[in-house]
Amino acid sequence: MASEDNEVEDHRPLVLIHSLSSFKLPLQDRLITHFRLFDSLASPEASSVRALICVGPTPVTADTLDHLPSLRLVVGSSAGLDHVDLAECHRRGIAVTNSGDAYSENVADYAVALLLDVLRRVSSADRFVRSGLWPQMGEYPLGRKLGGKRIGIVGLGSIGSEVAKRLVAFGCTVAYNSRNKKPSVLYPYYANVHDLAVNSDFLIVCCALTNETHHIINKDVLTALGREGVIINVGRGALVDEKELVQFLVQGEIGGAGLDVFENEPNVPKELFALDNVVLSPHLAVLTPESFEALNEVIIANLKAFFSNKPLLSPFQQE
Ligand SMILES: O=CC(=O)O
Repeated sequence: MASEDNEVEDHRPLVLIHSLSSFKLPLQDRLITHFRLFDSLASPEASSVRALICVGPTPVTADTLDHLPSLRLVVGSSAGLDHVDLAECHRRGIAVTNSGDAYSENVADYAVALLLDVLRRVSSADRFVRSGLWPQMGEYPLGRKLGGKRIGIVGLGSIGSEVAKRLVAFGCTVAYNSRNKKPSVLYPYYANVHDLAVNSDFLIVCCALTNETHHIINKDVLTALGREGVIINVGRGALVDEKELVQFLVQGEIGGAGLDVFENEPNVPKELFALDNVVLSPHLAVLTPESFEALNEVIIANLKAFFSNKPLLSPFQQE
């Protein structure tokens, strides 16, 4: 429809891109076909905007929300939403969505890659060859087989379920811990992580970080996992008591670790650098061009559903 001065009216809904300068939303340019974007809490549109895209770990606090009195939807671009004040959103009647299934297969692949790397010493063997030690030392220390081992999955959501599928295909058995037992899931359930650790060879941590799950992997859990145990963390650094984990690794009281996340990123405890049974990675398990494509679809689907009063595609759920 044309307005009086012959300009075409813009019917695209208004959406705020909420982002720290260091984070850019992948494929953001594609959103402008559907939405009118702006990116400052200080701009005049802030008072009327109803939906916000929260890019990466950009905090959404009560203070952020105070700038946005009409806000009714926060669309997270990440799987974990520990940077969003979920209680405050809930209190203000603001719905929150996350990346849904967009990243799950990528993260699960990466978790398995880290586990295989720790067990078979792939990164460490690569360093051995590159540093010219092969001709001098000959044999390289043996790794361990993955198949046949007992895997404990902490958080059987969309990522944890993909991890389980993959490890069953490797011939492992799977058990899990999550907030509640899932009636449709046949894997054994443990109501606490300690008992899961007692009954597992390796733990894969992929739950959301909340007040309840902060340091869910503590000294007792690490002790229960034991000297041959391996821990993989693709969730959030603070799910693991990092100081304890470092102590356990340095003293050989646990068999190894594969870590994509840390308590104080991008700072990694220096003690870990010398350990060949530890594989370190800079928080990139979710990142592939394919996951960006999938994320873009999830974001658009959530926003379109919201603006047409339909059910949201991926309302955030804690596992
Ligand atoms: O860590 C990445 C995410 O939560 O998406």
